[in-house]
Amino acid sequence: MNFFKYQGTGNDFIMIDDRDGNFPASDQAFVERLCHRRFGIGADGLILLQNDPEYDFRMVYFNADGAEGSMCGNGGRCIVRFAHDLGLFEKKARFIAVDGEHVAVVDGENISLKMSDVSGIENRGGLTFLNTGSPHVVQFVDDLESLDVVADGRSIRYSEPFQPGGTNINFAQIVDANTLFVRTYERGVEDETYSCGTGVTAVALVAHQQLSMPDPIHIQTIGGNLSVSFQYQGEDIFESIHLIGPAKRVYSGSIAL
Ligand SMILES: N[C@H](CCC[C@H](N)C(=O)O)C(=O)O
Repeated sequence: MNFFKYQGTGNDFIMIDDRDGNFPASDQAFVERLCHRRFGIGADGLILLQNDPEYDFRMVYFNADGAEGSMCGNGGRCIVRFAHDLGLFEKKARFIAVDGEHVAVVDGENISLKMSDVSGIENRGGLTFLNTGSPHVVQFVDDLESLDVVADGRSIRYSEPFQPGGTNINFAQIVDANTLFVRTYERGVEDETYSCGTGVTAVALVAHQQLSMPDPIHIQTIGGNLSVSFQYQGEDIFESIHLIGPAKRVYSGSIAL
């Protein structure tokens, strides 16, 4: 079985052309093994590109633990690059993912991905929580560099208000009037990743609502820079949300496991 490896701001994915539908998607242990950084290829997640009669393609995303996950923003940008590399569309793609329809545009090295509309930013157990396709807590901190993201993230991820599904946790520090630095603990990977697309989207929306930060908002992550643009409709409703940044093929190979 052939595979490709893609990364978007350091969030890395095994990408499989599954247009024939032969990948054993229900074999969670197999997906987990492929994503393992010692015994497998190594990745934050695995993504299948499948056929869909009404769209350019279908995206099926699995976390590194092998379970099918909710939406992945960086993975969404990577699969758009993959579909473009396969010649499935020229400039604008329309695809279906677990949270519904997405459109995306390729612009040189950047992919602009339209995210699902967001309604509702909650206070859950004293923490700011919202769903941008995946569930996210957003916390602003003063010294992000020295924060223990794994320890602090993990204690929130397994805490009572977010049971049973758990949540991803984003820590953000203000850099300037429209720039933030963000680090994310990702559930399903159960570690800090270099960048999380739905996570930085969540941070940008909260920064607008709570700190009046103007759109577009620029986000620095360990793996590179992203921008988030949106239209705020009032009452915690955000539309026309776009996640913009690079996504690249890293290598291709064949699976011997
Ligand atoms: N890295 C992904 C998020 C994956 C979400 C996943 N960790 C979960 O909620 O289970 C992103 O770029 O949006």
